[in-house]
Amino acid sequence: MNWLKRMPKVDLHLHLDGCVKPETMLEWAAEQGSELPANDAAGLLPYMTVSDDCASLVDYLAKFRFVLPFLQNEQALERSAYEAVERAAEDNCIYIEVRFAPLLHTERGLTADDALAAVIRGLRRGEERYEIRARAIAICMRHHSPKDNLEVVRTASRYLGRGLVAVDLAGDEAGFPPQLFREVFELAQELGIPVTIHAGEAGGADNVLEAIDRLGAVRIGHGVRARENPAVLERIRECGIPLELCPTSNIQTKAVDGWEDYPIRDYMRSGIVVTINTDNPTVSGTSMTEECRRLAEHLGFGMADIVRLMENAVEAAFLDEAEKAALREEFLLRIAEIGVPAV
Ligand SMILES: O=c1[nH]cnc2c1ncn2[C@@H]1O[C@H](CO)[C@@H](O)[C@H]1O
Ligand SMILES: [Zn+2]
Repeated sequence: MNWLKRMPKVDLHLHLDGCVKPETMLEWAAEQGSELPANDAAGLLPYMTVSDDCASLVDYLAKFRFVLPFLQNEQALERSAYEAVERAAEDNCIYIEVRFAPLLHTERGLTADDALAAVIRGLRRGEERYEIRARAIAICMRHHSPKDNLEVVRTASRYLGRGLVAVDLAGDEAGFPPQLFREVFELAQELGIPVTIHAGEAGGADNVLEAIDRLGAVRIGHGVRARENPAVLERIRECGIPLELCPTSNIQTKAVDGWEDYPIRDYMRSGIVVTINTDNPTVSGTSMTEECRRLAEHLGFGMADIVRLMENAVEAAFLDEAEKAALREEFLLRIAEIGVPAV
């Protein structure tokens, strides 16, 4: 399965605070003189990664509380963005979109603008060092007020085309339905910022429909529960809206029952554009290679299937046409180098 590691990959759904390395946490704690529950990376990992008994999305989201106190200054944000790029490049990703919620990083005086600027600096530094492109997505959190989220969208608009490519909505989907965010994403649409929305993960198919019809989503994060309504699936197919599937994360949050139950094959067969992604490499204990390997192991995905998923991701990237053409060309070059045919 060495070809999986060498395959050029694209991760469109990757949370910054979900991929902090335990080694980095140890360094930050030492610098700040703060206590951690373990003194080495292996000991720390269980505090950062969900276990098999994770019961729900809310349970999964609780893991983020452990890292967020350390992501409250520009250096930490810049470094974690750089390391996200580094980690992806070492896994042979050629393009990533790194998402984070600026307002989760303003507990100690940073503004949303400072946070976004720091993350984009880190991504740029990673791009200079490695053969990879990296862009940012700003997240509005479901538990934040409309006023705060409008501010996130305004801040994002200042960085559109300057490192940022889209806005998103994340957090507790079951507790905060998408209807609450119409005004926020109306502004995003007015400002011309592409929108992706986490929907159909801890909520049903109606949330996916609302995300597309009212929030202006042109991509959907997860969407695994869209299958609960065939009419919604048909809508996704007809609009060509790519789904950012994150199989391991979806199994952990109990959005699906397990690999046997994972709808990716059905979606692909019915003509829906699907991509696979990591969501949170540290929290979910995964990587792009690992997601591909698990699809091969559990669902019999072969080389052509994986190439198709990556080609879908290249086409679904929030890049302008010239940048996308360059990415496409690079993808083809890289698969030719390792002797994998295009599909
Ligand atoms: O799969 C997910 N669904 C919903 N929210 C998520 C998911 N993964 C992470 N976050 C939320 O997004 C915030 C910013 O990155 C994280 O702190 C976490 O609360
Ligand atoms: Zn996510």
